[in-house]
Amino acid sequence: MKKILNYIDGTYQDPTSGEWLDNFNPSTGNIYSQIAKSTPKDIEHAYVAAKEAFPSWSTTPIETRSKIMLRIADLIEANLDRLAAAESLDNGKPVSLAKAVDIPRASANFRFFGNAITQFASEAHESVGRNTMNFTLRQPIGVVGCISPWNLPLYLFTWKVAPAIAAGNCVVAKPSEVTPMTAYLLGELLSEAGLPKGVLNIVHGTGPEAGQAIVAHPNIKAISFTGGTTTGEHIARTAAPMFKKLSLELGGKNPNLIFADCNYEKMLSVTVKSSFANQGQICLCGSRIYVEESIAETFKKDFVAKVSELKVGNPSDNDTNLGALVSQAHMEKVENYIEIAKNEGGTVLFGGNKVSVPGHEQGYYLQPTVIEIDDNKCRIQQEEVFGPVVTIVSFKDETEAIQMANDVQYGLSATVWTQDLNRTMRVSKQLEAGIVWVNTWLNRDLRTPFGGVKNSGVGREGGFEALRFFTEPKNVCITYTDLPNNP
Ligand SMILES: NC(=O)C1=CN([C@@H]2O[C@H](COP(=O)(O)OP(=O)(O)OC[C@H]3O[C@@H](n4cnc5c(N)ncnc54)[C@H](O)[C@@H]3O)[C@@H](O)[C@H]2O)C=CC1
Ligand SMILES: O=C(O)/C=C/C=C(\O)C(=O)O
Repeated sequence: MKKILNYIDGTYQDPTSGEWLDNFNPSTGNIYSQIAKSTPKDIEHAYVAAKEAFPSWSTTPIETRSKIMLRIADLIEANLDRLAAAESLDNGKPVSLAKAVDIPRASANFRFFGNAITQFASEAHESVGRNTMNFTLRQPIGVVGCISPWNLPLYLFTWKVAPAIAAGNCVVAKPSEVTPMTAYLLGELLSEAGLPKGVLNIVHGTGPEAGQAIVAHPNIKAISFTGGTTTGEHIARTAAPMFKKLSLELGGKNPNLIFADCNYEKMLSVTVKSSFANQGQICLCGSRIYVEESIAETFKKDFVAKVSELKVGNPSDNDTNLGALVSQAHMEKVENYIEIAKNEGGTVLFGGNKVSVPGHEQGYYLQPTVIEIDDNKCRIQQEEVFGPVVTIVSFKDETEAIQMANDVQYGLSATVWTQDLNRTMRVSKQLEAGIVWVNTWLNRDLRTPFGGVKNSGVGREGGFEALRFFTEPKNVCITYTDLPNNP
């Protein structure tokens, strides 16, 4: 059976424990590969490789770093079909989605930060009248840790490691043990692109063992993490006493506010996507729909009609809209939330059941599920489900819509549908979210700050924000003396 090895110091290696984890294919429920079960010993090996690579990599000219990163981007593109098939097999998502979104974005992440680093600049402050000049160095931190989740495996893994290495750091990175395959395959491409050994080390294993060893390592000075809020809290507790830099991109319970004056047809088709893309397993999915009373009945009917057209099926079929959920445990969690919602008085307008896909009967398939609810305080409105489940609540006016949208512990993203510019401004300013999309969703420009407020995390990724995170500012203050006769 295929083995997923660690990539340390530029070579593939077995875990020192000699132990392996099973890797499941979510579309069939079968075990199809074995994952290195790394321990703190492997993390230490990766750390040492990174530490040794750091003096050379951090002083490698920016143009050279950039060229290598652009080569990695090209190689990901050249391997699009192979990587997309691997991502789909590992995660359960449709191959078509991996081909259109996940793998192109992984390539774009390297290309973007390979270019961005050539434009990154620091500041100078002249203390006028005091013969003093300050300039700020932006120095790489050293060895940093990147930990990524299973929902957008290569997409989010590269979103972290690309800015880290662009800025001159060396990295110990761990992809999710649920979806390690494409990060494993990336190792080959890093070597082929000429990335010096030790610059990016990819270690596999469980969160509590391998992930925890990265976070707890006293000399790994910054951690960039994307995943669940509970894990984020735990990471913050471990890292705080060591004063590590932390970027935490955590869960969301994102509102989708639909006003009666919106472009209805566009709103309808984008809302189907924002509810169910990637089986609803994107932290940015609009899992809480709030619709203005005057159009609520029409919206419910039209939305359910569109959702009922979505095909749940074999991820390899071109016409599949929703593939399998990532794991049996996750599917059970989502099913449990559907039951909770029913017990809380929710009405299932569509879905709610497992789907048996012919030839893949043991796979983890669920119908896209639409639930109408009127209590904004109940669990289905407050907790992150992270699956193909969306709720609908109606509102009477703008004030009530904003109040309900903000009445959760999360604050990642929000979507607003309206053609009124004044309302756009009022609502965007009041929403408690790191990202507001107006008349669009998941419309990404990689230069923009990306992250959340409240329990959705701390820090921002993207653009120069990410390069600032992965560097330490050091101010150098110089005074000079005037010649005696100068004024
Ligand atoms: N992007 C997001 O917002 C994501 C949210 N989630 C949410 O989190 C819930 C739980 O999913 P999980 O797979 O358990 O996510 P998780 O947060 O446990 O896993 C994310 C990553 O963190 C690692 N990890 C886990 N424990 C760790 C620790 N103590 N120290 C360091 N690293 C650790 C994992 O190995 C994985 O690489 C999901 O049901 C969903 O609600 C999950 C994945 C992504
Ligand atoms: O950077 C993006 O475009 C999307 C990021 C999505 C997540 O972080 C997530 O789903 O966890």
